[in-house]
Amino acid sequence: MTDLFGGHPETTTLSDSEVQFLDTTLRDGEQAPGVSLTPTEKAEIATKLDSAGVGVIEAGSACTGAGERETIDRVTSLGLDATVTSFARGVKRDIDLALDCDVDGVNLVVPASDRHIEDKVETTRESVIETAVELTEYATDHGLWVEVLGEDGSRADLDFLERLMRRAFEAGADRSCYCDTVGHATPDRTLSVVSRLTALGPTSTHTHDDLGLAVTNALVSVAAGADLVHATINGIGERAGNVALEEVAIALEHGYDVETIDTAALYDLAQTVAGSTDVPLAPNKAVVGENAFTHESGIHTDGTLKDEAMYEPYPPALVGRERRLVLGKHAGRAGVRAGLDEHGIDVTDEELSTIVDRVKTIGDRGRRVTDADLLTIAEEVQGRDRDRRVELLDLTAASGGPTPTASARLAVDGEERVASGVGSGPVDAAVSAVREALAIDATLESYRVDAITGGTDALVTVEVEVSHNDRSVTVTASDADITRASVVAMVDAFDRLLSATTPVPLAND
Ligand SMILES: CC(=O)SCCNC(=O)CCNC(=O)[C@H](O)C(C)(C)COP(=O)(O)OP(=O)(O)OC[C@H]1O[C@@H](n2cnc3c(N)ncnc32)[C@H](O)[C@@H]1OP(=O)(O)O
Ligand SMILES: CC(C)C(=O)C(=O)O
Repeated sequence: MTDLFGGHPETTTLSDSEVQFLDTTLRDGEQAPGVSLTPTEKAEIATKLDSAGVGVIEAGSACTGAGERETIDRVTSLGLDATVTSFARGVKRDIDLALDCDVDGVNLVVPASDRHIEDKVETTRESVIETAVELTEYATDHGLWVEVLGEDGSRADLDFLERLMRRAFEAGADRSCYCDTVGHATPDRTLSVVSRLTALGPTSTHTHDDLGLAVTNALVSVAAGADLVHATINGIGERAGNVALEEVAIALEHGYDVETIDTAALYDLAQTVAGSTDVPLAPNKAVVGENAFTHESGIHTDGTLKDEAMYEPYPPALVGRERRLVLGKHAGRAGVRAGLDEHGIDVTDEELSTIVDRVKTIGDRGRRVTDADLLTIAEEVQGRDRDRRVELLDLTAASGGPTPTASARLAVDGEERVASGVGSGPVDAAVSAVREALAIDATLESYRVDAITGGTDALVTVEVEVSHNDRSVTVTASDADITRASVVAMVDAFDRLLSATTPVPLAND
């Protein structure tokens, strides 16, 4: 790879950089509207960040309140290798509250632009410098690692910002941080500001994505000598978010051979954070989005089957993922044949052409083509009857009481089985009932719900992916009742996964 920034008078060679992350998912990430993490959720995320090799974890803002301090306490009591810090305003009490949580360090934030100094904190440049010096000395005297952040630094007067950080270093600060608080900086502005700061001492960079430039500005900062990148998992954070840790990590590793963390941990981290925050991942999100390693169009699928690297910048395993080939409107013969091969189905060239046409017809209706669709088409085209082994006869689910319960009546190889289950909701209870009736050692890999029409009577489509031994199938089912759609899809998936001869055990067999 060429080094984009190498040779520019204000840059170091990016590929020689040593870079670490400060993860702020638990602080700035949690500032995304509606997000609030419990102590257990913060502890789980922090533990995963630590084992992936993140150097500094900003666990929260101790000044926020008692609940937040409990979450920070949980993280500091984990005994992680990472340095665990708390955000603190330029206020002594904020540092005392952080000390109460037993953190290793503070991210001491003082206003840097005149807008923040005069109109928000209502003070003066000189007083900001005095406060930064006094509180840096106070925090270091209490044994804390101190990073001084100039909020809105990208809109600050550069001479003032430089003077502020020089005084902070003289007072004992461990590092300064360049803050593009409103994500407004261009890469050239970032380069000139960060270069001035790195000349003073160790410098971090904190970029936001309001202009879609967060990753670029983080990379430019590193090229200008910054060695600690503030980032959040999935890029969650204020407004358009912070720079996404996974994007910077992979850009550095793939583009410049700069290793930061164990990138294979990224997908699991992304799922954990999406699950705890309820901020879903866009399918086309770089690195961790569902489609990042999924290929549908025929030309891409054919190319990928010939050479896995044909349409991917790096192997999915590098970020803890697997490649998926799916079928739809844009499918071609190679992809359809590969899909059939996976289920051990041989077809003639002529049958394949008919199957491809039928796949495209489903795709034209705007639908994903599942494994169950493909298998049904192949059965019809080849004139084979499918002997169903499992059928849903009846389903009841109740969710009004304290424990949602359900019972399912199934026909298994012509014999009736009735089982009941409990769960966190009616769908969970109904799926437990089915699992009780068919104790197949299968894993629910994914579960998706789409409302097809608006309104409370909407028809919903449930798509499940279930795997058993080395096979997996995707199946969809639509119904106005989400519980019924879920169970029909699950039963169909189990039926597809059972070989003709395997006995179907009961859970208590
Ligand atoms: C860019 C960022 O991400 S900044 C971090 C944002 N994080 C947070 O806001 C954490 C959650 N915040 C909170 O829980 C509350 O805002 C608290 C507890 C911190 C403060 O609550 P309140 O005392 O009610 O103040 P309020 O939220 O209304 O206003 C913020 C105060 O902090 C002051 N402040 C803001 N930044 C700084 C700073 N860097 N240094 C010192 N004071 C600051 C403001 O001037 C204002 O003070 P004022 O009340 O004297 O005018
Ligand atoms: C407080 C600082 C680091 C911040 O979150 C920002 O500038 O966006």
